[in-house]
Amino acid sequence: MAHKGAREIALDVLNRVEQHKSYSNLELKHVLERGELRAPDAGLVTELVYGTIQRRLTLDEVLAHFVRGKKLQLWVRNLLRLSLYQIRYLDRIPARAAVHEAVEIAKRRGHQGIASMVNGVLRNVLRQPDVWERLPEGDAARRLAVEESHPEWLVRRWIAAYGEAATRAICASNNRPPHASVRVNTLKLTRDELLERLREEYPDAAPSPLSPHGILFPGGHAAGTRWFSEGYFTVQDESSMLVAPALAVQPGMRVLDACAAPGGKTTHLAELMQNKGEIVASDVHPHKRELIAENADRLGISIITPITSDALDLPDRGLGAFDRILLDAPCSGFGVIRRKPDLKWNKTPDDVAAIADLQYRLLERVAGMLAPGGLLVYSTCTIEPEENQSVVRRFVAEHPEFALDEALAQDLPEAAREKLDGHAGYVQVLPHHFDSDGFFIARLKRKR
Ligand SMILES: C[S@@+](CC[C@H](N)C(=O)[O-])C[C@H]1O[C@@H](n2cnc3c(N)ncnc32)[C@H](O)[C@@H]1O
Repeated sequence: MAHKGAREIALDVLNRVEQHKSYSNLELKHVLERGELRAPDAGLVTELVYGTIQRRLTLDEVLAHFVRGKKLQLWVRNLLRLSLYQIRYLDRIPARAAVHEAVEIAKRRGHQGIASMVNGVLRNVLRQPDVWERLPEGDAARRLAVEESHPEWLVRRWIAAYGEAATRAICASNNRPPHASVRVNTLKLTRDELLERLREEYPDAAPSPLSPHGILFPGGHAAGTRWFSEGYFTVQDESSMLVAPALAVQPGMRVLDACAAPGGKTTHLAELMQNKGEIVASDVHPHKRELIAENADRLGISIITPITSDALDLPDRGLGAFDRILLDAPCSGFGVIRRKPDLKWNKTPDDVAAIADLQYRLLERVAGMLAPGGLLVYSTCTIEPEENQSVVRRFVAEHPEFALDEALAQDLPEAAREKLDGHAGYVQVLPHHFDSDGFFIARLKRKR
């Protein structure tokens, strides 16, 4: 069998994601781990898969002009999407090359008729470049949805919550590639010391403007470096680095991390506690316990006890009271669309309502384990008010022994403090604020 090129492999991944409703990052990992691709091809496959999923609605809108009424097989539609993506968004690939490849793939997989149709559609698009600029019909939300390729229902919700300009900025930011960042392990060295070492090989490494523990790590596979193996850092998004400091931990405290795997924030807490005290790190999935343990080992942390439990059952496990509790809740993930573009297409308003309901129940259950005077941080990587502000506001309304803690501001870096809502008990970082993940962080205090 002929060796498959990057485009055909990308097409296989796109087809599988759609047929099996699977996650593109997992399907990609599968393909890349087979090790059949050279690094540049692996990069191209990744870009084609994420880009095509990212821009799906815009691509389909343009496609609709040229295939009016024709029923396309799934693989043919994906081949056309993939090719349009290259034509529109990848400057380094000449349009003619994209068309030629598509026609060859169509011949191999289908028959001459399909190849001619693919050729015709793509050449028509090339002949009418202004088709990309034609505004879709409809109101502002519909147009924004098509132009920035986001589901209309989501765009409508964001416009209601944040206004049109911010929504446009959120969507545009979601369409930009994420940048890599790492968090220094302060048990081993300072950020400046790590920066100095990294710059020997990565001269563009730079301090994060958002987190004092963060370093921007451009153009490299951070987890593949020797510094990672030696435990000098954790790969983590900059917004995510704001969560552990929001708990204002001290060495010697008892801390519960109720949804902990793979331990990104648990290990940050341990570093802030100077590896003194006790952290119970729980997650519902048994196989994830090992991930937390491995990360702790690699970083030289000894105070973390990983356990497996549904957070709803934690109060029944006789764990006692905690000085600090982190509930980094499962969520819709709409703050990390740039990393997982399928999320925006797969989730529905009902999913948001269901997860918000679970989040509230999780919060109610774990909050009961907080010692009087203690602090609880509720965080998510989403920007849906229903999963964020609504959850914590309802919680304090129904539990007068808890209050949103305005002193949170003191434990946020200056850049994040500027994004504090009128109410200082929580902060919603949006993806375009710092070109980092969208994150919500609320701090609750249990009255004495
Ligand atoms: C946002 S992730 C946590 C990320 C983690 N805090 C970190 O920084 O690395 C949410 C986690 O909650 C876990 N989870 C989902 N439902 C849960 C439940 N009912 N009880 C406990 N853990 C749950 C998932 O397995 C997932 O690992």
